[in-house]
Amino acid sequence: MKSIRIFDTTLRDGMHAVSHQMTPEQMATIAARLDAAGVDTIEVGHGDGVGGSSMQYGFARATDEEYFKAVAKVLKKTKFAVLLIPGIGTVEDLEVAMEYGVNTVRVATHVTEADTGEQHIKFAKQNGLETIGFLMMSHMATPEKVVEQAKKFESYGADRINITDSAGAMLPAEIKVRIESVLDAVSVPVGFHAHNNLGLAIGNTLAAIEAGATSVDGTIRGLGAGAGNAQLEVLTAAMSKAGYETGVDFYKLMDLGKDIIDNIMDRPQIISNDALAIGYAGAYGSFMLHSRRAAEKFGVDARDILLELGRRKTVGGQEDLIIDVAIELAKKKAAL
Ligand SMILES: CC[C@H](O)CC(=O)C(=O)O
Ligand SMILES: [Mn+2]
Repeated sequence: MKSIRIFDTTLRDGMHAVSHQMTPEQMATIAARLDAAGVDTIEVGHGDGVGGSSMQYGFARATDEEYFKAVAKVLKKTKFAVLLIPGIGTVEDLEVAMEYGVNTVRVATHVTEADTGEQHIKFAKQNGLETIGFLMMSHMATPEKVVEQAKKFESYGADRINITDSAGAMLPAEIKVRIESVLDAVSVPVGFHAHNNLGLAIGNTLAAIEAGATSVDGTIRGLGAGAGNAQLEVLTAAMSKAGYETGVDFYKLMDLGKDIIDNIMDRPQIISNDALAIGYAGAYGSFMLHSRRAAEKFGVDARDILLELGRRKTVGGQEDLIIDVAIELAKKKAAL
């Protein structure tokens, strides 16, 4: 049986879906149950990673340190990870995380900008952390470009490369070619992170595994940016049927969904019209709630904002453009 490593990102990507408002106590409860269910690694913190709590990305309910402290107390076997987007998070933020026992970092860059992660990867490696290069918005680059960027991560010392479908915009064949091409070119393992904007998160994740990915991400109830991530209890059940070993008790994941996650969700994690617009346009998953708010404020359709953001090939960190686009659309509407 092929063994696949599970990364749960409920306590990081899931934060986008609740406007980063989980409490440290909720995080501790969820982390303890993920640990008891046998999840290999959990990623914790603001949706935009360490240092993300800000006016631009949304203030979290608590500080990074408060979340790390709460989660560190309950973990027994599960590895403790953070996401670091260079420019949002810094090496200093990572040092703080390490004080609380964080032992894995995923350094996340736009798919064409792996070089912005060089110092962070080197720092993490020098300090004994497992270090993963996480290529966001992988649909925006050709397989050749993805390979070039993955090789850069590997040259800085990354232990693993993650292909990330941030916008939930890719079809299974697009995932497969990227993963196979990267695996042909690097000697480190490859993982995959899905979003469900086109309803393909589980299928795409299975396609990624078939293409050779040995780690996959998911969240309980699919809680995450846009239409959410691959729903972990569903994914692990499907993986079990497909003959993959995850080490996870998916009954325990289902119970966690029913007992805790259902009660903290702001809204059902469905493929809403706005989420579908993200997948269709290839816009950034975490732009959804920001676009909804801007649409309401300026009296325009959030889907139009998201389609325009996709057309402009906007990337994470350009949240301020959402307002610009909303104002432009409102002006055009007024001129009609
Ligand atoms: C804003 C960071 C983003 O949520 C990272 C991630 O999970 C993705 O690109 O899908
Ligand atoms: Mn994500």
